[in-house]
Amino acid sequence: MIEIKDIYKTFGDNDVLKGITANFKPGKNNLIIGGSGSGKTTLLKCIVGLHAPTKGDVIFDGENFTDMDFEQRVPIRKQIGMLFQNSALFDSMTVEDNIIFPLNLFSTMSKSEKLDRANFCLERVNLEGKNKLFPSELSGGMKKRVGIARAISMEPKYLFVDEPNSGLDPQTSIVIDELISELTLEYKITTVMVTHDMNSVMGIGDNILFLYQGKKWWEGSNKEIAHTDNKELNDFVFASKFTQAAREKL
Ligand SMILES: Nc1ncnc2c1ncn2[C@@H]1O[C@H](COP(=O)(O)OP(=O)(O)OP(=O)(O)O)[C@@H](O)[C@H]1O
Repeated sequence: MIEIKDIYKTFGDNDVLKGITANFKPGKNNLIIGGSGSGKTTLLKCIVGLHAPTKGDVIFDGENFTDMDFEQRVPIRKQIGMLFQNSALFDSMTVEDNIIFPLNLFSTMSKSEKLDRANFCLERVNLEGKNKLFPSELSGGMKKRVGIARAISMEPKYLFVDEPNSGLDPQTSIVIDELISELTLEYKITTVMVTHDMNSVMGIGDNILFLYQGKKWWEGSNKEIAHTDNKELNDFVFASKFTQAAREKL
């Protein structure tokens, strides 16, 4: 489990996060939602250590990550898989080399073990045989799947995903969501995902945090979100007439 306790983050005079406390559960899709600029990515970066919180603690399975120095964080870092915006693949590397990259950095595997692992991960995301292609030869959805293959290459215990659906059509988005969700369940990963996509919220949102005005404004499941009377959350989730009409039928 990942616990965050009273997280604050301030940039200059901009108080972005104002005391966020939550538990992210293993084997679950924990989603962070909220309006543009509400601090979702900032929170994700505070959790993985890309930002130092101004105040507060991040605890990975009982170990306080915030208190650790760079060296002490390494064992936890090795258990973190990340898929950040635009897949962040290395354009000059093949698909296979992109997936092997974290293994070169963090594992003691032999060359053939790394190749076996890359092939396993590629198969798992339905891209078997695409080893030698370069990112420029892939569609947006394929790039995301390579990003996912790379994120799971180290068999992570924790998976952080920032807007995996950006730039994808609705059907491909659902394929990506389902893949993340399946892997989360299958490997009991604690997945924390920032999303704008309401299909993701409704489809895979086991545990959803809604950020508003720098605070955790609401927390609940995809079943609960449909029936909440939280005004700001309703205004956010059911923003269009179409979604309002759909809600009436839920
Ligand atoms: N490195 C930084 N330096 C200064 N301000 C920052 C930095 N990163 C984020 N911010 C500010 O923090 C606020 C929240 O940004 P963040 O990217 O976390 O929001 P978000 O909810 O993820 O937005 P979006 O949905 O548009 O991606 C914004 O006002 C942004 O300008």
